[in-house]
Amino acid sequence: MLILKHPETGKSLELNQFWLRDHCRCGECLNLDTNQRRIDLLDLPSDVKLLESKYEGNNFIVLWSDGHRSSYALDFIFESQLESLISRRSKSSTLTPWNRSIILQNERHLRFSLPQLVSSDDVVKTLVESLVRYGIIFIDDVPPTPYMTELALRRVFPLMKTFFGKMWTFSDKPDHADTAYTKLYLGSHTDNTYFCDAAGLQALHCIEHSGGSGGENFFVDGLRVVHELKRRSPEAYQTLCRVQVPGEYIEKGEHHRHTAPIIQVDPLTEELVQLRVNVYDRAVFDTIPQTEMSDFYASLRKLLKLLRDEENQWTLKLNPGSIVLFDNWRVLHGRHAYTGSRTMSGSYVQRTDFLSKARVFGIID
Ligand SMILES: C[N+](C)(C)CCCC[C@H](N)C(=O)O
Ligand SMILES: O=C(O)CCC(=O)C(=O)O
Repeated sequence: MLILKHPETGKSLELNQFWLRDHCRCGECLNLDTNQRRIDLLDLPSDVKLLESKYEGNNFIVLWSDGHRSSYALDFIFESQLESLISRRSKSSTLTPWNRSIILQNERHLRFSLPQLVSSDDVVKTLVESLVRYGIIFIDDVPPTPYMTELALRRVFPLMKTFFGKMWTFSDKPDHADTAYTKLYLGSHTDNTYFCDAAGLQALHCIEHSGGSGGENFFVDGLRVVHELKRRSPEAYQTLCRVQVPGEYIEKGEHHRHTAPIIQVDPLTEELVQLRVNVYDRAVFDTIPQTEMSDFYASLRKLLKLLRDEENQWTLKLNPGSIVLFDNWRVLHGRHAYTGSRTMSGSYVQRTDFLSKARVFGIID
């Protein structure tokens, strides 16, 4: 180990020498055009040692036993440690967990009009900021067609293709073996619990509803609900973080299944990463012994009760012209049963594309 002392802050740091050699940022070790490493680990001697070193301003200069010379920015070394990662990942300050009354007070931060979005990159950035903070935003003044819905969404994100299509348009026509394609009530859920990688975002645009009533949508902030569950029933929270629950989707030509816990948290910070709740798309539940079932069901019922709590549910009627775009790893959605003719258009966005955009804008780490 090597002890480094920051000449300005006086902070000291213990470093593994191989790690430091591996993190040389010079053009020979790192391809500065592609940001990729150039060196295969096995080509570095496993016992590589520092022969000489000195501080030069804010840099640390090293001569290595393999003959290589490195110059490191001290800030780079100090910021590349676990402690800094943990504090950067504690992104609580960029998130606002909400219930109905909180989101209603903040509704003005959630509305973006398509003409503004088209003419300003700053508006796109503000939209992504709100999406990160609240997990839900609206794009207004969109002509109610699938084509314009697609153009509006593609102004911000690339779209994700699934067996439902890239853009989808659905009504009560049974185009897929799914309750969404009926007029029935759908309780709060997240989509794609049966995919290895559930969609990161989901967009819905009601492009027509005539000759009937109902069909209101509701949204629940899973982040707030998970905090509440952890506070009220820590054991139930732990159970839902631990137990592997399989989700499944079967129709002609498709058979998707994925097994993971309902609540997934960052192992370093314990912050919520993904909520995966869909009581409809559960597969046969065979991942725990019968002796543990009663504890599991009691825990899941606690979560579902919080999700159904009126105070947590934000209900609204989506009207033609407004797209709702929400974080499918955080915010649950549902809809009331309806009558009449109702057509929804929308799309999914991959998680990685959502986060990439947020990073490019400097919103998240
Ligand atoms: C959104 N779209 C209408 C395409 C599909 C709806 C699928 C809902 C499904 N039960 C799931 O959880 O994924
Ligand atoms: O019909 C709706 O408004 C929403 C349907 C739904 O929950 C879904 O597509 O996952």
